[in-house]
Amino acid sequence: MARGTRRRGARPGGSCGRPPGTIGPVELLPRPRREITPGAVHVPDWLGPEEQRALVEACRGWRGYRATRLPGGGVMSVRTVCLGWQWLPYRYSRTREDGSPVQPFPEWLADLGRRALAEANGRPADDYHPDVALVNYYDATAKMGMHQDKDERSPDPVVSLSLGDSCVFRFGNTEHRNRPYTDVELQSGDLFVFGGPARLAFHGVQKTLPGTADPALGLTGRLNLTLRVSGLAR
Ligand SMILES: O=C(O)CCC(=O)C(=O)O
Ligand SMILES: [Fe+2]
Repeated sequence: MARGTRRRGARPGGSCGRPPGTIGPVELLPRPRREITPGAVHVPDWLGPEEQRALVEACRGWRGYRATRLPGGGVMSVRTVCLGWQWLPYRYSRTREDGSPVQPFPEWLADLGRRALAEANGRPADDYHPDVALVNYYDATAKMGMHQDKDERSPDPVVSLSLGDSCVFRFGNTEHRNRPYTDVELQSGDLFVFGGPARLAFHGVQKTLPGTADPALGLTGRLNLTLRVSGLAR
């Protein structure tokens, strides 16, 4: 069976008490690539199992996942590590909150970002040079409120890669946090790109779907990487 035609963890044929050999309608639902709004593209199953595993390993290697404190006194429920530049709400800094240096943004990740953007846009993306990544870890209860990614000074697209548990990703409009929006299930290996007229759209993670990750990935919870172009000079 081709990748993406059934849910992670679902057995081909005969789960949920159905007779062997029958496949439930949920497992058969195809997940086609889809433009959610102009400039926002969801590409299901873009990363295969091996690439997902390698990216999870890379995420394990980065040190210092922390819950970000917001100026209003709140603390985010996701734990984040930044590469290239440190995102401090609401700006980018060369150093982390404790003054320590930010881990470098690796060239292989920029290459992956160019490949991702080329896939989403259907044309080469050689002029895309992401220099920031926010790597977010979601445990079973973490979520992220509706927000815009607007601390970058470049209009270049955001490339988002998801690993592990699925989530309900809400993608909205550029005006406000409310409707119209579309809820998209992001699964492990999915690519989501937002650029052009969708670059400043509000978006957020309503919830994760604990236990939906393929156990073979060896990840409890969800990781999301967003690659961005800071527009800042080093
Ligand atoms: O986890 C996600 O899918 C989205 C993350 C996000 O919006 C962000 O880091 O700004
Ligand atoms: Fe965001």
